Amino acid sequence: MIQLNDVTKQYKTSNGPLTAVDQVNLKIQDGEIFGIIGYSGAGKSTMIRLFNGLEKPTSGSVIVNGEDISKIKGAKLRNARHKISMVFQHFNLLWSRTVEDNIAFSLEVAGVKKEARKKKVAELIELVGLTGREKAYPSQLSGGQKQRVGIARALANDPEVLLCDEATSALDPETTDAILDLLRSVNEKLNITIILITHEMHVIRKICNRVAVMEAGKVVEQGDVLQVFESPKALVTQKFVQQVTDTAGHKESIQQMKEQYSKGKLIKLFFVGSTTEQPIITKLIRQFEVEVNIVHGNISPTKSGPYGTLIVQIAGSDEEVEKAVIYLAAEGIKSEVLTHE
Ligand SMILES: Nc1ncnc2c1ncn2[C@@H]1O[C@H](COP(=O)(O)OP(=O)(O)OP(=O)(O)O)[C@@H](O)[C@H]1O
Repeated sequence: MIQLNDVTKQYKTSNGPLTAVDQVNLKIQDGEIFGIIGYSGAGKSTMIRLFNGLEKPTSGSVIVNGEDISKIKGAKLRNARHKISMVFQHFNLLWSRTVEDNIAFSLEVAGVKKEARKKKVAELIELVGLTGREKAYPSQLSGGQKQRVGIARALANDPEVLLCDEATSALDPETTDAILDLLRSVNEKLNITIILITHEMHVIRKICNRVAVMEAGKVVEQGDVLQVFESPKALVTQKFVQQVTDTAGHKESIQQMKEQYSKGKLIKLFFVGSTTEQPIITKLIRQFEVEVNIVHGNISPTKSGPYGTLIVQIAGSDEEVEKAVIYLAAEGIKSEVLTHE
């Protein structure tokens, strides 16, 4: 387990002290995928450097597997660092070495014998899906393949924790998805804890169990991904959630829908977890004298169940429409009325 207790990190700057991480409390359980999201400058990179002991907190403690990483030294610190590995946004590969030699590098440094190295590298190449590319140089690889090398290299010394620093930010959306799938399978197969920092809610939605949202050095919100999606409290969290739920949420498209579907009520329904499996629209039509038109839908899976929004037009007499809206609330479906006659 990794625990941050009241951690503050200040940097000295020519304009005086700058607080990059501000009184943060976090607990990351073994085996989970924990996401830290925030805009540029929120303090994410500083957090990641606190986890692996590259930065020392100005106050508070960073406890990794029961040890205060900012207090231990020498062999103990090296040992603790060994268990925490890192994947970088820009891959940080050795350009003059082939795929297999990049992966073998940290094993060489650790003094692992040639035969054992070869075996380990072959296993890792298979795990990350690079079979056939062993002898290629980084310049001959696509971005996604480079990141696969980065992940294999990070796994070479059997770490317990993988820190991913914007690991997919340099990749296109399709490749991002493939790399996230790989991280998820690594987490499942090796039971490794993954902590990733990102500015993209899509990344959080796709693979994280829990998330912490950072703004100006503070963790302004944290919790299960589904719970945060369902009721984002901080304004910054609401903005992040909109990144993935509101493909139709731009003002213009809502305005367009309002004009196009001017009868009855235009309602946005939020589905979370098990509510997505209910035949709610069928029930509405059967029980009330209303017409329901699906205007826009966007349901996507998260690690703990589906999440999404559906925009529907409910038309009928005022009374029936009202009853339908009350029924939705009673069924636990959160809704937002976008327009009504
Ligand atoms: N070594 C340093 N010395 C002084 N200030 C720093 C240092 N490292 C980071 N900062 C400042 O601390 C704040 C948080 O930076 P940090 O890099 O942790 O944020 P971030 O969320 O990772 O943003 P980005 O994605 O842009 O790196 C910023 O105001 C940054 O300028």
